[in-house]
Amino acid sequence: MMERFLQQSVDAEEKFYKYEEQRLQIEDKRREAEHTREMQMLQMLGQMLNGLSSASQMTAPSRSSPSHKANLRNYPDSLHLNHSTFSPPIVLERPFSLRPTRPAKDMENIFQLVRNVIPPMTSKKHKGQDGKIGIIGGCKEYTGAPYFAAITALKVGADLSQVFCTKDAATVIKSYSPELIVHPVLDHPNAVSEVDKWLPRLHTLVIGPGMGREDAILDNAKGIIEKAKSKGLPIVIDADGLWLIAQQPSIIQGYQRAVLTPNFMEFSRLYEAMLSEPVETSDQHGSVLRLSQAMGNITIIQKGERDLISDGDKVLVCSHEGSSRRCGGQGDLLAGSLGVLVHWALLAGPEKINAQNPFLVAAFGACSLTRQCNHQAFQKYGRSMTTSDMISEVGTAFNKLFET
Ligand SMILES: NC(=O)C1=CN([C@@H]2O[C@H](COP(=O)(O)OP(=O)(O)OC[C@H]3O[C@@H](n4cnc5c(N)ncnc54)[C@H](OP(=O)(O)O)[C@@H]3O)[C@@H](O)[C@H]2O)[C@@H](O)CC1
Ligand SMILES: Nc1ncnc2c1ncn2[C@@H]1O[C@H](COP(=O)(O)OP(=O)(O)OP(=O)(O)O)[C@@H](O)[C@H]1O
Repeated sequence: MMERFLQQSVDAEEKFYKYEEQRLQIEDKRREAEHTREMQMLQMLGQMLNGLSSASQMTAPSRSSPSHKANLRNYPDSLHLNHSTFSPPIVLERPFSLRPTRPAKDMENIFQLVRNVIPPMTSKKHKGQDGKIGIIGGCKEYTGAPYFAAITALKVGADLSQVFCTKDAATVIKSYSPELIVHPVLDHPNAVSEVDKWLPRLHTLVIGPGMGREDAILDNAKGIIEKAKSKGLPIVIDADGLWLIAQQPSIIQGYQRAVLTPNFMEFSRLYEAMLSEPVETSDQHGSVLRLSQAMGNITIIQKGERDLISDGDKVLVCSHEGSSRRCGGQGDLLAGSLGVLVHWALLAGPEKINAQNPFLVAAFGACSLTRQCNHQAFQKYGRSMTTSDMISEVGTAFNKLFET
């Protein structure tokens, strides 16, 4: 009797997944057709505008070329951001140039793009579809940072969050939360292959929170980045991951599926390593733009009083209201939320984000969310606010910004 029941359950489950696969194939085809239609319209629009204006820089988008179709991880076109072949439609670029002089409307435009990439919640989905995020970090000294990043990823809406840390840190991190999957492998002699086994099951890697700066661990992180790059995995690099990049920029230079999230100190280190001169503090926009270009158009978020985001082409400014409270761990919250939003922005495809750079859209979403959490928590706790208080606000902050 029990066996029959179990068999029936297995059959039902198989049927469900078969049905789900067919449904997803149909949905893929529909999106593909929609995308092609939109690209044709954009091309027509570009031609019309070219006819109307003598401005030679108004080029029609070239993103529908077949080379963009072959992608590494079954994301839509937006994954392949080779700036040498990608000429974004300047007509659509304006709403992205967030400068202090044109705030409100532009802000709304980019918020709308973030809203567009949020995946719908339906009963047809299975665990994992809304995001599986890996955090590389956590050592004896720093167990809070990887926890903050990993739990934020879950609270933003990822289904699974896995931490790859040193042996010392693992039990401590597990004891903070039963929601996290924790692998004590980062100081293992075979750390790179231990993590590599999991990479095909992850959507984004966040590298650095609480990782520490021991040579052996940094070597392992380097090996993990190489593996992730070879699989086309999106990578967010923060904290000690940025220390590593400042020593050896070539590890990530030119990999446009990465986002770097430096604070002021980390930015200065990277800038000096890449441009061999101190940061020009009177020209922050120019500095972030130049660093991104020097890194091969990788998206960079320079965190601070205003978060500056650049892919070497554009500079976005996120000055959403936060607070003057600067407790440690806010950057970890940003990195965890960014891990999820990057995956969603890539998954959504170019039509949902007006063919703009998905990494910019994700970065703007994560910065706004971090600042909104800060603002809400500060309203409640004032000076005693901590990053844990901000994490408790993720759900309501997310709804307020993106789902109302
Ligand atoms: N609970 C945990 O487990 C947490 C663990 N964390 C983990 O700690 C690790 C090291 O990260 P980190 O940020 O302390 O290192 P780094 O960037 O070298 O800064 C060193 C010094 O630079 C300065 N400084 C910093 N920002 C500045 C600014 N905006 N403007 C100006 N100066 C600035 C400041 O110097 P000070 O003012 O103290 O002289 C600061 O002390 C890393 O793994 C991280 O993930 C954190 O995530 C927090 C929560
Ligand atoms: N001066 C500031 N005014 C307002 N908000 C700020 C300021 N500095 C930082 N923030 C906010 O805090 C976020 C994290 O930036 P921060 O410089 O604290 O990162 P971090 O040092 O890497 O953090 P962590 O403590 O996690 O290592 C920024 O994205 C921004 O939202």
